[in-house]
Amino acid sequence: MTSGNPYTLKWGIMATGGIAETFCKDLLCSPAVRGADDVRHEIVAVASSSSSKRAAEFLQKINGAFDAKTYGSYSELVVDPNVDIIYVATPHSHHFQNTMLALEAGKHVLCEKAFTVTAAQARKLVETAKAKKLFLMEAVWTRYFPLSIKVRELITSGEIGTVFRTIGDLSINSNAEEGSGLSFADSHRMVNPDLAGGATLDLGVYPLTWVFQTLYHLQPEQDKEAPTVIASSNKYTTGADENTAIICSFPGHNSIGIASTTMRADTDPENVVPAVRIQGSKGEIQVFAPAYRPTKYRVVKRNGEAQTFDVPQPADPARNNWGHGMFWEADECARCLRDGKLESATLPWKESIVIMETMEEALRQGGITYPELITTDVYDPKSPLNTGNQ
Ligand SMILES: NC(=O)C1=CN([C@@H]2O[C@H](COP(=O)(O)OP(=O)(O)OC[C@H]3O[C@@H](n4cnc5c(N)ncnc54)[C@H](OP(=O)(O)O)[C@@H]3O)[C@@H](O)[C@H]2O)C=CC1
Ligand SMILES: O=C1OC[C@@H](O)[C@H](O)[C@H]1O
Repeated sequence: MTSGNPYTLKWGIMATGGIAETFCKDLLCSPAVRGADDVRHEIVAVASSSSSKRAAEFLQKINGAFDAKTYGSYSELVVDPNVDIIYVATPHSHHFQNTMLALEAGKHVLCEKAFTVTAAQARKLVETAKAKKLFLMEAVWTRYFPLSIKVRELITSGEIGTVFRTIGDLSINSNAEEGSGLSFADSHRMVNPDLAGGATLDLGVYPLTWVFQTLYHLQPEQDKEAPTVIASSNKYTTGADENTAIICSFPGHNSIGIASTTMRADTDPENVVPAVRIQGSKGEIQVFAPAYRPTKYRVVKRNGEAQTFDVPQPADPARNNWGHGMFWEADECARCLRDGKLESATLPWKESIVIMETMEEALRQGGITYPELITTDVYDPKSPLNTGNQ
């Protein structure tokens, strides 16, 4: 918090789909509503790979500034001199090429999850950001919630003793009303291998986030230990994974993480069973669904004493009571840039890479493969993933 002028971060939005809309509406919420007076956000440009008309319609939909620029290509957006940072909101398949496009143009980047399709792509993005002295962050918004920060503090302060195990699930019952298929069209990004579809990359990254932020992130820097991974998947008819279970062992720390995801069942249709359990020698912390946007946790002591805590998301009355929780990660970007940091300490580059390595290994064991166009780690500014000509 500060009483001086807030630091203003000027955003360029790459893509106009569902999450871009949600994120932008959060950017436009007043920071005061969440008690932030040190940073603020402006959306100065929006690009759609389909047309500038679509970008203009998007700007209207989010009730953005009338003078924001609207572009019909991603390549125009990344050279806009007024833009500080690009928010990459395309499907996972596109993240590597689109983020490279922005970094090569000298822009800082916040890239949606899953960071990339392969670990090599993640490493290349990090190398590029480092070489060009640019800020880069994977948009795992959940990590920046006050609830996540509190859970990490409780672990660090020894509230539940030594943590031995974290179990997390993010599952969404997406069965079609009729037949044995899922409700997504085969072309939808959730199940389409050409768009890096599948449960692991889209949903599994969240239970893994809980495994990592409780078991890996809090390990002391000098003995950070990446997990050994055992995983199994079932394939959907498209070839993408419809469910996956991942066991992450940290033998040097005597801890184990279990992350699961399926598109065939809900984590808990009644939301009475926790989505995440962080278990220690003196008790456990339970986090309630959905694992990506939790607003309730419970601390249960070994003697059975328990307390539940509600952590509602702030909403902006001046923006139709909007507030989704993505503004916390945007604030992190602003603070890092203000303070001259290239990476966020809450989700350092190395950790994003280890998470990508974990998912890559899980997918390998599950026999899930993706096409060369989206797995290559050779940057091509003219890739159809950058030009929109696929
Ligand atoms: N953090 C979170 O809570 C969430 C994150 N996500 C992540 O955000 C990303 C986008 O998801 P979402 O917004 O739901 O997806 P959408 O399908 O709604 O939007 C994706 C956008 O990407 C652009 N795009 C470019 N090429 C393609 C292509 N070949 N096929 C489809 N879209 C293309 C399009 O915008 P245009 O035409 O303007 O270029 C499109 O609108 C994913 O990586 C996903 O994992 C998604 C949901 C929630
Ligand atoms: O990030 C996400 O969180 C919510 C899910 O419904 C969505 O599929 C996923 O992309």
